[in-house]
Amino acid sequence: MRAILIGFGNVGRTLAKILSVEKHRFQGLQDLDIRVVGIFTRTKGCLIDHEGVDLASAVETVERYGRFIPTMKGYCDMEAQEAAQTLDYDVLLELSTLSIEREGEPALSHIKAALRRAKHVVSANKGPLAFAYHELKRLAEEKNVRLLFESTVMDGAPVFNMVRNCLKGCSVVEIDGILNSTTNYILMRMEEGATLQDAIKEAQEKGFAEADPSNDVDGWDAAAKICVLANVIMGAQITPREVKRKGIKEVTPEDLKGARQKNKCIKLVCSAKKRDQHVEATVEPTLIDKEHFFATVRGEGSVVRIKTDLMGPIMITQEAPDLYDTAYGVIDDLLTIYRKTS
Ligand SMILES: NC(=O)C1=CN([C@@H]2O[C@H](COP(=O)(O)OP(=O)(O)OC[C@H]3O[C@@H](n4cnc5c(N)ncnc54)[C@H](OP(=O)(O)O)[C@@H]3O)[C@@H](O)[C@H]2O)C=CC1
Ligand SMILES: N[C@@H](CC=O)C(=O)O
Repeated sequence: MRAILIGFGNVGRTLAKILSVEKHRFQGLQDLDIRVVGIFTRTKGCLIDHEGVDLASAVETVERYGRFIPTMKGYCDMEAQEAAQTLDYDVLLELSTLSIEREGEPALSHIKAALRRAKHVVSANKGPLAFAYHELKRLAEEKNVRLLFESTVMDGAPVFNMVRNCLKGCSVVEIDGILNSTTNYILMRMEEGATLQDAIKEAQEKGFAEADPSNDVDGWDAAAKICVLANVIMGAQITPREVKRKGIKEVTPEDLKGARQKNKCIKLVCSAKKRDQHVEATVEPTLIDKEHFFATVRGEGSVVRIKTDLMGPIMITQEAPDLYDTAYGVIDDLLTIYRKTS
């Protein structure tokens, strides 16, 4: 299977390491035969090699020089959009930056270009799914290709896979959870005495903050995730702009201390509920009892609770995820396509 990678940041490089130098460590990946024929970035250059880009060297070079260098095999200058429209490949991996202001663009156009050419798509980028899921789904169905995006919400934890494969007879009526690692981590570190700015810096160093961390702090990443969930598993038609959203900027150390004195804590909770014919979604800092399960989700952990008409509620939780979990979500989708499973 020939793949092109759009984006070679934290997620792209971790994926590349797993598929190259670290592959021998993972028994379940031994049959996965993926040839990456192109890697595209915004400012670090791009590599095209129809025989397969040397992934180990691509990672090492970016980590050493901060970009690809002209002496590398396949070094070139091509925009991701042109690559999606013209290169020979089987699956496009969309791993570029979340964009709210541009409503998922340019990643949305990369995905549309691939689907129109009947190429499979795997996206870790939630923007295009949050803003245009139904259009993309129709396009994928028309072209008889897969559009998969497990890592858009809770990295590799099986949220979409679980609903698709295990809740076939159920209608989802409500979802809630803690879906943004960065803000959950910041709130924990502020409780421990760190400043907002120091906690953001730590989240950036750990690799889970967005390229623009205000997308985390202001609740946009969480809003995008609740939209992807609501649109995909509840059949909603909402975008992040319609989510009633409040970030954590106004949460003070005093608020956190006051909550603790009442045996509570503050979490950025996302929810989506069916109301007659539509779905209402919110993201807001919420006071939670220490006995509530959500209060036990510490640091960069996440949780989602899914209520259905017939079965449930079901909770999926993720403890201390890292970039391997996100890369795993992409790999799981690749395996679904590669092995032609559901
Ligand atoms: N990090 C995480 O824990 C998780 C991330 N995600 C999502 O995965 C995606 C990638 O995240 P992450 O790797 O951390 O992000 P980074 O900011 O580390 O990397 C983003 C990459 O996308 C590239 N890029 C941006 N715009 C374009 C463009 N127009 N054309 C080509 N390349 C482009 C950047 O290039 P350049 O460096 O040149 O700017 C960079 O290589 C994001 O959408 C994020 O929301 C999902 C789950 C978890
Ligand atoms: N910035 C996001 C990364 C994953 O989507 C987060 O903090 O959860």
